[in-house]
Order: sequence, then structure tokens, then C-alpha cells
Amino acid sequence: MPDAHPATHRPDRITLTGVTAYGHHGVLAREKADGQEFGVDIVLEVDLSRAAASDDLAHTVNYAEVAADAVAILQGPSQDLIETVVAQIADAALARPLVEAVEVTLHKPHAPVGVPFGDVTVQVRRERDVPVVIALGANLGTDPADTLERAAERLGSLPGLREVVLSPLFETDPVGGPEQPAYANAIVVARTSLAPWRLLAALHAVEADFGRTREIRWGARTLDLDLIQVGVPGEASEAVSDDTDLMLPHPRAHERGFVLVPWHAVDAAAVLRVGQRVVPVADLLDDVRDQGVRARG
Ligand SMILES: Nc1ncnc2c1ncn2[C@@H]1O[C@H](COP(=O)(O)OP(=O)(O)OP(=O)(O)O)[C@@H](O)[C@H]1O
Ligand SMILES: Nc1nc2c(c(=O)[nH]1)N=C(CO)CN2
Repeated sequence: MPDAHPATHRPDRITLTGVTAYGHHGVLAREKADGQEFGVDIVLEVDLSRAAASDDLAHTVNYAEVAADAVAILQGPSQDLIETVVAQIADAALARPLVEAVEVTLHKPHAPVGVPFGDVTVQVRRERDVPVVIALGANLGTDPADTLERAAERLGSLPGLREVVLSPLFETDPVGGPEQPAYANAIVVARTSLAPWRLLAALHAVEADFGRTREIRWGARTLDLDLIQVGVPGEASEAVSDDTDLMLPHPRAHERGFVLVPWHAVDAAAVLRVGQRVVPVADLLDDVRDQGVRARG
């Protein structure tokens, strides 16, 4: 499993140096007309542990694709400033869901500087910063509602999660599974720099700290933390996954009152991808009204 405490360690990295391409960026008309060579170095912060264990390219970032993106931008529409170009390259790399941060150096060794010089570079670092929605549930222990409040506090102290906001708490009838006590449910909305897999690993670590063991499917639990959605549906930041170990958006979220009602309570404008459509959570509420979701006093 990926590291659950990312900020306490130096992150894994993929480094690509000396990518070159001919482009037409520059303030001077001569630069736009004639063009010149540009160079790029890219450092990607990516959790490499899954790929190292699986030997599967799908579990990491394909550096050839990142290089091709950079070359396309260098060869693309002329910009006056290398600051603009370097930021475009960084944003393209960050759009890949496994990239948590990126540092890009853009070289313009033949810039019209007017005096002898070796190279001119600009460098930017950008971190992933995407919204995330986490569902909390508990129906074991002395006080499940208190468990959710403490779990939300713990989420607020996780490296890589910020702006953590807990929804109101709800008491809900159990959905599926064996006969079991009523649940306390809530939603946390936050922003994260973590790639979805690292976030899931961090959630599993918090569940374990609260005494969670995985036994019966849909059975009673001291604390359940599910990733509902990562990124903005329909935008580049959206994470979509059909890997059974991490499905995004959560495949059952759209039909669960214990997810939708607290989510709407904390964010009335929330939207969720349901298949090919992006739907307001508010529009899904009617279908879950009979599921026994009660505001806690
Ligand atoms: N979006 C997701 N969030 C959390 N776990 C997920 C997600 N997608 C897939 N999983 C996988 O589901 C597995 C089982 O999780 P869990 O025991 O919490 O399921 P459950 O809560 O009983 O059922 P449900 O997924 O219907 O809420 C986990 O090991 C996890 O890898
Ligand atoms: N009311 C309610 N029912 C559930 C819940 C839950 O959090 N609340 N979680 C489940 C599996 O995640 C299964 N059923």
C-alpha cells in the first residue's frame, strides 16, 4: 500500500532533463518570426510504490507522454514570455492524476540578451490542489457520532488535506448487509494535493487507527471512510477510475441517501458524475427520500 504519511518523507520523483524543441516564443518580432531552440527539465512528484510492486505502466506516469506534452507546448502558439510557457508545461503535467507536484525549468539559451551569457531559465513549482469529497460512516462503538467528529478532526491534520469542512451529522437506516444498528453518517469536503491512491491509503490508515477491521461486506463498522469524488466533474482535475480497488467517482454514491443528504447539507451546489452526465446532487435527493436519513437533533 502507498505511504499514508506523505509529507513526512521526501517524495518519490521522476526526472526528465534536456527535452528540446524549436519554438517561436519571445517579445521581439524577430523571435516570433525565426524561432529558436528551447529546453525543458521536468521533475514529477509521483508515488512510485504501486508501480514498483506491480511493474504496470498504468500505475505510474508515462514520462514519454509528459515529454510529448512539453514539446507540443514549445512548438505551439507563440507566447511573449517564457513564464507563460513554463506554467503551461507545469499545468499539463499536473493534469495527470498521479502527479502530486511538478517542478519545471525552461531554458532559452539563445535568448537576445545583448551581452555574452550562458543560459537563461525560468522555473516554477506547482502542487496539485483539487477538491475532494469523503463519506464518513459508523455504527459500532459507544458513540458513533463522536467517532465521526474525531475522524474529521484527524482528516484535518493529515498532510496533504486542507480546508477540511465537516457536514452536519445524520442518523441513517442501514443500507444492505446483515441486520445492524443505525449509522451515523456525514460528509467531509476538502482540498488535497494527494493523488487519489495516496488519499485512499491515508483514509485506510485512519480507519485502522479507529479500530476498523474489514470483515463482512456492508457489515457494521467502527469507522468507514469512502472516497466519493476527486476533482471537479467534467474538468481536467476530475479523477475517474474503474479499478475495483479505487472506483471514482464512488459507484454507489448517486443512490445513497446517507451520502447525498449530508453532502447537499454542506455544499448545496455540489455536482456528481453519474455515468456520462454531471448531475447536481440536489436533483438526486428526491429518489433517496425514503431511505431513512434523519438530521441529528
Ligand atoms: N471510492 C472508493 N472509496 C473507498 N474504497 C474504495 C473505493 N473504490 C473502491 N474501494 C475499495 O473498496 C474496498 C472495500 O471498502 P469497504 O470495506 O469500505 O467497502 P464497503 O464500505 O463495505 O462498501 P461500499 O464500497 O459499498 O461502501 C476497499 O478495500 C477499497 O480498496
Ligand atoms: N445507512 C448506512 N448504510 C450503510 C453504510 C452507511 O454508512 N450508512 N455503509 C455501508 C457500506 O459502506 C453499507 N450500508
